[in-house]
Amino acid sequence: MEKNAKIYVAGHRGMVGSAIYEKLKREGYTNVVTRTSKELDLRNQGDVATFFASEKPEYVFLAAAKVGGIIANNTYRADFIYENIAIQSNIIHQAHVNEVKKLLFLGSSCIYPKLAPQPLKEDYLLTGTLEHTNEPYAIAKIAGIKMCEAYRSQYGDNFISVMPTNLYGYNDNYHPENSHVLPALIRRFHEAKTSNVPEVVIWGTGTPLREFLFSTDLADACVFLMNNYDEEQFINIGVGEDISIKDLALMIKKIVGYEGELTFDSSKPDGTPRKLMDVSKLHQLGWQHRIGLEEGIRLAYADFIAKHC
Ligand SMILES: NC(=O)C1=CN([C@@H]2O[C@H](COP(=O)(O)OP(=O)(O)OC[C@H]3O[C@@H](n4cnc5c(N)ncnc54)[C@H](OP(=O)(O)O)[C@@H]3O)[C@@H](O)[C@H]2O)C=CC1
Ligand SMILES: C[C@H]1O[C@H](OP(=O)(O)OP(=O)(O)OC[C@H]2O[C@@H](n3cnc4c(=O)[nH]c(N)nc43)[C@H](O)[C@@H]2O)[C@@H](O)[C@@H](O)C1=O
Repeated sequence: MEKNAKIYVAGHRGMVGSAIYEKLKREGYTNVVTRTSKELDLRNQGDVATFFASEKPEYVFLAAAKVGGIIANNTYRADFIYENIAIQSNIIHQAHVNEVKKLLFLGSSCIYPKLAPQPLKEDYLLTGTLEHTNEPYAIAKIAGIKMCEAYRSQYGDNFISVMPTNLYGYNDNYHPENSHVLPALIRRFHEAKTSNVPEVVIWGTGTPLREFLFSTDLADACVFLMNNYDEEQFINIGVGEDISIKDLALMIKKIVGYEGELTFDSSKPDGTPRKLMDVSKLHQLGWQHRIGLEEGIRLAYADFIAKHC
């Protein structure tokens, strides 16, 4: 990307979009275009067409989506499949019509089969049954990958897809039910500490394994791949190490300084037993993450205190 190129960051107020936006500004990109969902509802085909025709962006980071944790995905199943397919179809198609030079689509590690071998290699896509709790979201994300591949194959469009592992960081969603595990537990331990609650409930059995990447590292990888990767094959983004939900909870408890007990609510879903990314392709291209989990949780906790307390 040239420093004065017109770059559209869709979803620039979200956790990922805001990190990409800040990274572009820091790197000296001077012409970044944004719209809030109030200004432009990306589900609306006509409005997206009008926006692309008038703004004519040259590069697009597609970080706008309906996003949430395991309960949100399982509860709002229709919204997750409809909104995501609508947003991504409108943007990808208009990027083609308006001759965008390059588009980066953000998928998710939930595209892989529930019981795929670990670590998850890119070619395990569509080799088995998906996890039920997030199947509608995963199907939408798989449709996004396949759209990028199809537009490349039929029209030669340079549309790439990246599959991030579970993310956390600045501007995360701290909703008590609809958020992902890491922000949910930061909030729950913090509130238990400040209100002297004797125990904190962790959903599920605590045994599932997850991998976590900090938002600014993800943004760094996205800008790196926008500048250095032009292939059809989508690419995993992660750290290559995982941790059980129980150990994650113990780490957050220590960082927050909560001294009560943990209990596990096995009436809540565990989801996929393990999601560990194979990041060898990304490492071969020369990109590695910088922020470790403990450091990242400290940064996220400070951001939570600054914005929500
Ligand atoms: N969070 C995670 O753990 C992971 C996220 N990802 C992917 O990264 C991407 C970004 O996720 P994340 O930053 O966490 O999500 P957020 O919920 O933090 O942000 C999503 C953004 O999308 C925008 N948006 C949603 N609906 C619409 C709409 N109808 N019209 C216009 N804009 C809309 C919102 O805009 P506004 O603020 O203006 O309302 C919001 O800023 C998604 O594709 C997600 O699937 C992948 C793996 C893990
Ligand atoms: C990014 C990814 O995110 C989702 O999939 P998930 O990995 O299952 O994400 P999660 O963060 O919600 O849960 C991880 C694990 O943690 C346990 N857990 C404990 N206590 C809480 C808790 O308080 N909140 C939440 N949310 N989970 C909790 C929970 O039971 C589960 O075992 C999908 O949106 C999917 O589509 C997707 O892409």
